[in-house]
Amino acid sequence: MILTQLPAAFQEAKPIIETIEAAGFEAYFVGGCVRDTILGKPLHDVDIATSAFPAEVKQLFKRTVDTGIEHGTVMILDHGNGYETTTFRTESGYQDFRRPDQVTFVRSLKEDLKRRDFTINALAMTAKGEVIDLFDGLADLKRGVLRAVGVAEERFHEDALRMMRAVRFASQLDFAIEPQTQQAITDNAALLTKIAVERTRVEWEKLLMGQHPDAGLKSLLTTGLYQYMPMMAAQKPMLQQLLALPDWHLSTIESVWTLLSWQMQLRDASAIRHLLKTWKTSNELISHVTAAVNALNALERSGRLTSEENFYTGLDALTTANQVATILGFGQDQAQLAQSYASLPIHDKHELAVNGGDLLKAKLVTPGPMMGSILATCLQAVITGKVENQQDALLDFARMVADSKNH
Ligand SMILES: Nc1ccn([C@@H]2O[C@H](COP(=O)(O)OP(=O)(O)OP(=O)(O)O)[C@@H](O)[C@H]2O)c(=O)n1
Ligand SMILES: [Mg+2]
Repeated sequence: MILTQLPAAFQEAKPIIETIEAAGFEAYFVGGCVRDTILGKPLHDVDIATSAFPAEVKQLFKRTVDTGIEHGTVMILDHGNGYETTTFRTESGYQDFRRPDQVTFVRSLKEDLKRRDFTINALAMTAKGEVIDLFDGLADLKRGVLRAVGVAEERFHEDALRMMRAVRFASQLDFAIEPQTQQAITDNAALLTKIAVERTRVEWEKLLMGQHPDAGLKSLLTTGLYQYMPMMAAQKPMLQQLLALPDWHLSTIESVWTLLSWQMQLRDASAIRHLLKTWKTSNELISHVTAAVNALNALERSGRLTSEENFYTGLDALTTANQVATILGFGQDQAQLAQSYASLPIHDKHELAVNGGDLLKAKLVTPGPMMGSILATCLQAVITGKVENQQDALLDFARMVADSKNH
């Protein structure tokens, strides 16, 4: 197979391969970029594999960065782009089911391709667009099949994360996992616990954001792999419920975790925090999801949000909540939701037209807890439209509040 219309990213990278070839070595595009091009999907990175050893690659280019030199990867910088270029290698050892004990650089493309995970990821392509297909990856791409290269169990022992990658690709590509590959996942699922949570998380998020999450979820359930994902062992009914939801699509990581929290019945801050801490997400994500789940609670309860709920949720988490609410069948019109948020008198407490200093100057309070309490009442009054966000009006209101608190 020769691909004639190569995407721009390949055109830009072509001179890199040609430079390596001119020095007497082999170099190819490899991995996901070849697979995605044949599928007509957009590319996110272009990876190059070469028979040149890292030191030889570095001699050929002016600007390189040692991004993973010990396993053969050098980044070549060219016209503002960076190309990860990895020397053909074989691996051995894998005592920890995560990474090889030893990497050996070799000069043979075939040796390099045969240690890769799936046939559709073991394709290589020359600078001219000729696809090199040593493991029948093209046929599998065409039929929509995920098949491990060689003996599936060996591939999963080399890196147990590949089992998660299989179910993730099933979701992204709507591919079926070939029976022997699926059996090997079923037999080795427990090895997933050897993998760093962060790596498993990335695959789980990609699965749920895929175009066919039902395909990925089905594979997770049939292989039992879900039992070895953090906090998922007892979640079979939850996963089945997800599967039963009519056609859904999640476009952000925030909505992934909001939907999961909701389906797992985790509705308060500490329960959500426990889930997300276990999965080692960022604190920012925890705040976002907590706000979005709060908004979902309100949407489910009353079909709308109060001004204060709008204010404290913020537009980003509101959007997340509404994406999830739509999947669950109680979504609102997004434009209307954004409009009611936009029409709030203020969007941040720092926009309040009085602050503590103003209250002191007007001799309404002395420093202390009373001041915070009065400011909070002012903020609430502005958000709910009771008082205009205007200093004089707020000082009058604050005086009234202070009086009532003093008596
Ligand atoms: N556990 C892994 C990870 C990667 N690879 C190989 O390295 C390539 C590049 O890996 P990566 O970029 O992580 O995955 P992609 O297949 O490119 O998928 P994505 O679209 O997510 O980048 C893969 O195609 C595959 O050949 C592998 O064999 N085993
Ligand atoms: Mg990739």
